Formats: sequence, C-alpha cells, structure tokens
Amino acid sequence: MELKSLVEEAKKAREKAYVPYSKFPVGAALLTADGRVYHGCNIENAAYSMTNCAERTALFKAYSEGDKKFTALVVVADTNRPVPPCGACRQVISELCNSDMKIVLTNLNGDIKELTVEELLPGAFSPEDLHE
Ligand SMILES: O=c1ccn([C@H]2C[C@H](O)[C@@H](CO)O2)c(=O)[nH]1
Ligand SMILES: [Zn+2]
Repeated sequence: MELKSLVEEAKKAREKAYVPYSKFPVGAALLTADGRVYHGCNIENAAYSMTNCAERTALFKAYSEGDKKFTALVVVADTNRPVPPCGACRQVISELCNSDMKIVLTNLNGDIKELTVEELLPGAFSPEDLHE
C-alpha cells in the first residue's frame, strides 16, 4: 500500500477520536505484513490518565485480532510539526513492532517525518532481544 493512502486512512481514523477534554483528535493507521489496515484514534477519559492514544489503540486492536506482523504505522494530528508520539506509545511500539519498522509522523499540512522504531525510542527493550 502507498504511503499516501495509509496517511488518508489515518485521517479517517482521526475522525473517530473521543476527545471531549483535550479537543485534540489523533489518528493512526497500522499496515500489517499481509496488507490489512487497522485504524486507531485517541479515546480519553474523565480520569485523564486512562486515555488511550491513537497509536496504542491501533496496535492493541491488531494484536488482539491475532495480527502481529506490521510494516508501517502512520500517526496524524493537527500540529505545526509532525505529531510526536508520547513516551508510553514509544514504549508499546518498541515492544510490539520490529526495530526497523517504519514510523510515519505527519500533520494536516502534509509535513512528514519518517523514522524507524529504533529511532523512536533508541535502545528500548525489544522482543527481538530474546532471539538470535
Ligand atoms: O501521538 C499522540 C499524541 C497525543 N495523543 C493524544 C493523547 C490525548 O488524548 C491528546 C492530547 O495529548 O492526544 C495521541 O493519541 N497520540
Ligand atoms: Zn501516546
């Protein structure tokens, strides 16, 4: 799948965000190795810390459906630079995605920052560390 269409999927996902507190919708689109796309949006809570970010929503949806091999994750929000994922998401992404997987951060202006999982959280523990 083209990067452009994956960005469009992330924008569609963003429309589903539940953000009564921050009013800051975020969308994510996760591409699996076999070409499926999982949408994710942020889902907030009156107890703020229970909020689930868009990236984690997409990853948890995929993983809970048995999809474990991913090739790219796009995140989009209305920011003045490509939206930076929070620390919790960086940790979860490092746990569930290969260290060389592509992360694409973007915004509604079309600014794009592409990086790898390793660059998103350098040196993080990865399940790849458990295998040869
Ligand atoms: O990469 C990001 C950054 C922020 N948020 C959410 C968390 C919260 O709902 C709102 C404001 O931080 O945006 C995400 O979902 N992903
Ligand atoms: Zn996050």
